[in-house]
Amino acid sequence: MKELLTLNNFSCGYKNGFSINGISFSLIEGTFTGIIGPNGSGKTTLFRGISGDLPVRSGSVLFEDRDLSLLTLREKAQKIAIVSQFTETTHITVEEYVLMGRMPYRKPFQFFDKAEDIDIAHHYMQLTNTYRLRDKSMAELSGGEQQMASIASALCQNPALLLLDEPTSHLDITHQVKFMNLMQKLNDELKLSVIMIVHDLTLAAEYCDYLIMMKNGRIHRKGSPENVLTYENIEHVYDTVVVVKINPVSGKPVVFPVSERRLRELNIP
Ligand SMILES: Nc1ncnc2c1ncn2[C@@H]1O[C@H](COP(=O)(O)OP(=O)(O)OP(=O)(O)O)[C@@H](O)[C@H]1O
Repeated sequence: MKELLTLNNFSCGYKNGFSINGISFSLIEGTFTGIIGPNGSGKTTLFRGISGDLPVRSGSVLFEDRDLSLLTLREKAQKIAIVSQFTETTHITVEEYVLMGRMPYRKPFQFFDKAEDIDIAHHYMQLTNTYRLRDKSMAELSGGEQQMASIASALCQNPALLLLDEPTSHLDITHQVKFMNLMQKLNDELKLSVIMIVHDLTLAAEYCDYLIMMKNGRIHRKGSPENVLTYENIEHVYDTVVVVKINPVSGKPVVFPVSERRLRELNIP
């Protein structure tokens, strides 16, 4: 099995501000990885470091054994697709927006979409249930629909690695599960590697093979959901009392919050 992405003692950050430091991990092709950690712990900063949006301060990011900073923009866009949190206000149609994902494959002076590009865009729109919205303006869609359209556009890049920044934040439980099942399907069938920032620890445990738990700009723990999502780790990183049980069907950890009132009633400090 091939190593897809390797970070060695990587650091990056903002001018005179927050930085992430000493980040090291290695992902095998086809891994479904979750990045977890409290607000402000550096998850998005890590994504911006991996994508090359923030310059490397020290260490390295290797993609298929090549220094990522040496790849051209076009090469990078054919390897890595990023879906960030956003509220799209552009007035282009969903179909036009999704087709923009084919840009890295356009030839110089190619002004029209090829039939092959349109077929690929329709395929991913159908998979993400956005085909029915194809003639609508992006600005008219709900937050969840926009998220699905941006995933369709990212998939059109035909990437080896998909970076998703809280993709389920606008989705209800049905759509969260549908979305995670779709990612799992793409991961199984296309061997698409996924790195996803997830706030819902139970969802992360259920779907991810590997978890990276951030605290104050550093990795606190990394490994399987069973090893990372212990109540000790969660309480330490999130400073919140939780109960962790095992899902009787999947065998994965499930994280339950406990209210302060209940803790007082039980005399738990
Ligand atoms: N453009 C920026 N310039 C300076 N500081 C920033 C910038 N963006 C984020 N930060 C700071 O970096 C820190 C880490 O932010 P980051 O977005 O990486 O956290 P996060 O773990 O993704 O948080 P959340 O779960 O709330 O999305 C925060 O303290 C934030 O204020």
